[in-house]
Amino acid sequence: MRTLPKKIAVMGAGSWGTTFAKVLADSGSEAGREVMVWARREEVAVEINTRHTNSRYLRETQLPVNITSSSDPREVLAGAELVVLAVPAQSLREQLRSFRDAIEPGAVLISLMKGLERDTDARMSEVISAEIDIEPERIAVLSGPNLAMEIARKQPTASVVACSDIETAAWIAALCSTEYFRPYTNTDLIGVEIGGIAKNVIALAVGICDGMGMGDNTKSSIITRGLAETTRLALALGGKYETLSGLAGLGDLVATCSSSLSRNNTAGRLLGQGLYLDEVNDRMSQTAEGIKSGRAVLDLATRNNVEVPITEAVVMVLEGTLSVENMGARLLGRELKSEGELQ
Ligand SMILES: NC(=O)c1ccc[n+]([C@@H]2O[C@H](COP(=O)([O-])OP(=O)(O)OC[C@H]3O[C@@H](n4cnc5c(N)ncnc54)[C@H](O)[C@@H]3O)[C@@H](O)[C@H]2O)c1
Ligand SMILES: O=P(O)(O)OC[C@H](O)CO
Repeated sequence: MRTLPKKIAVMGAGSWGTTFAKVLADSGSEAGREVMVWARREEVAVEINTRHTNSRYLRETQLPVNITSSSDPREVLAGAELVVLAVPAQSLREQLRSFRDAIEPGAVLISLMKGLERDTDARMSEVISAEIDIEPERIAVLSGPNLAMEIARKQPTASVVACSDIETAAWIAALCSTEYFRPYTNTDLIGVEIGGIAKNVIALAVGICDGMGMGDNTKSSIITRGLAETTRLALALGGKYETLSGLAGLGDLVATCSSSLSRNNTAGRLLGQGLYLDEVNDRMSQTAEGIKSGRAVLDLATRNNVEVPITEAVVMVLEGTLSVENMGARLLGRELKSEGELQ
């Protein structure tokens, strides 16, 4: 069993990176733990170190004293036994190439990201194992109903740490357990990752319904059938049914689809109100992974002969081949089938 680390590196100073750094710092404050955050921009590192910031988000997060920051990845990674990856999914591969020489031998890497890489359709854990010389037991994933702002405000939240090695998952869970954050362990990396990726696309669909003024029946139908197609995809890839009915599946889907804090839900709402994708992207200051990952989810499902009609409709809207007005007719006009069919 690993001992508790003195230093943890968090690579990415966006909403979730800084908030999860706070969780780790709060969890390890009595043990004298140092949490160091890598910020891509030097001015963000300075804002974190001085706590002088115009960012409402960073002010609300109230970073504990044992968090520091640097824009130099070598400084951040030196001596860190746990490396937390919290950059946009499409940038992970490139970032790992700039980090890898500085990652300590034996360090455990955990992905906080909920995206699929475009063109390769790779999950983040697959990108990590392709880019870093690392055993599967040192790759983990964190996912669940984890809207960063709520956690920054210390509102009670549960989550899932997944790793093929249950002891490593338990080690990480112990490192991020606080009075407001409760991590469960799981060995089903595939199910946990697919739940987190697919729910962003389903949240776009629910947001579209919201933007078009649809009611709760419509949104509940999308959420439930969205879970059905996510479960089909996860099972086809080797994930477990129970994972998708847990926090990283149903839990995250419900949180993301029902919250105005969700960037994916917000982006969908803007599409439903009639904005073009370019206009939506211009309005989003943070990462809405579903916009970039939707096509990859659809391609992955198609290659595995899995039907994902809601994802397909969202991708068509994103790519401009289906209007939001015609989305409902397309989904409701499909051949009737039994609810219990998983394939
Ligand atoms: N915010 C949340 O509530 C939340 C919760 C759970 C999971 N996540 C996931 O965590 C990941 C990160 O999300 P976030 O909310 O922290 O995003 P964000 O947009 O707030 O921040 C992303 C960070 O990555 C940095 N970055 C590094 N390389 C980059 C590049 N090439 N292009 C753009 N930015 C780059 C940015 O500077 C920024 O600090 C996403 O996959 C998201 O789905 C977010
Ligand atoms: O803001 P979103 O849509 O990226 O969702 C944030 C988290 O993934 C919710 O669990």
